[in-house]
Amino acid sequence: MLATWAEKFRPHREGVDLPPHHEQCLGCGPDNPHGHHLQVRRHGDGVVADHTFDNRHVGAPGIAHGGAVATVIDDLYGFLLYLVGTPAVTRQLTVEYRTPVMIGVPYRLQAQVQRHEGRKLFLVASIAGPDGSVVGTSTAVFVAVGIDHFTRERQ
Ligand SMILES: CCCCCCCCCCCC(=O)SCCNC(=O)CCNC(=O)[C@H](O)C(C)(C)COP(=O)(O)OP(=O)(O)OC[C@H]1O[C@@H](n2cnc3c(N)ncnc32)[C@H](O)[C@@H]1OP(=O)(O)O
Repeated sequence: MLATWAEKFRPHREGVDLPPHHEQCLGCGPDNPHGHHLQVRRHGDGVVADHTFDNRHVGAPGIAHGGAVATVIDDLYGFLLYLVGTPAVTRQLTVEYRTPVMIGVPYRLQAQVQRHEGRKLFLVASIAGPDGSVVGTSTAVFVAVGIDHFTRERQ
């Protein structure tokens, strides 16, 4: 899995779907039955995804669970790493929920790198409804790690 993940750090053409982090990834893995199956493409220096939350991810009736929205945004940030060219992990994630994200409504999510400072990546994202109105915004700090981060034994 790590070898195939490393292969994903290469130039990707504008508008073409980016490869999932891995098959079982909660955000984008095609083989995870509980996942969001997020499909992401490069858009300039950033990434974009069109996504509709379904009833597996409901919180209040008809409204996407806030944690599900955060999951999708966190995973979207993970696609920026292909463009930046380094593995990194989420150290801090903030989400501002401006208005409810509705089940069954197509949203457009966008993310980009705001700035790079040593090992730290400062990232921003937004989620907009079909009329273009922004329903949520996010910031994140990712910290670059070596591939050994994913193989190291921990308790
Ligand atoms: C098969 C593969 C699939 C891979 C599949 C990947 C899929 C992507 C999915 C989405 C992403 C995720 O869910 S990732 C999973 C969730 N996240 C995690 O599990 C991460 C858990 N945390 C950690 O492992 C660790 O805290 C690290 C690696 C992030 C950082 O630890 P560290 O290496 O000891 O670094 P540390 O010195 O503490 O901090 C590094 C620098 O960041 C700064 N820093 C720390 N916090 C902040 C902050 N809130 N705002 C600003 N800056 C901060 C510090 O001051 C420091 O600055 P300076 O002194 O350097 O200036």
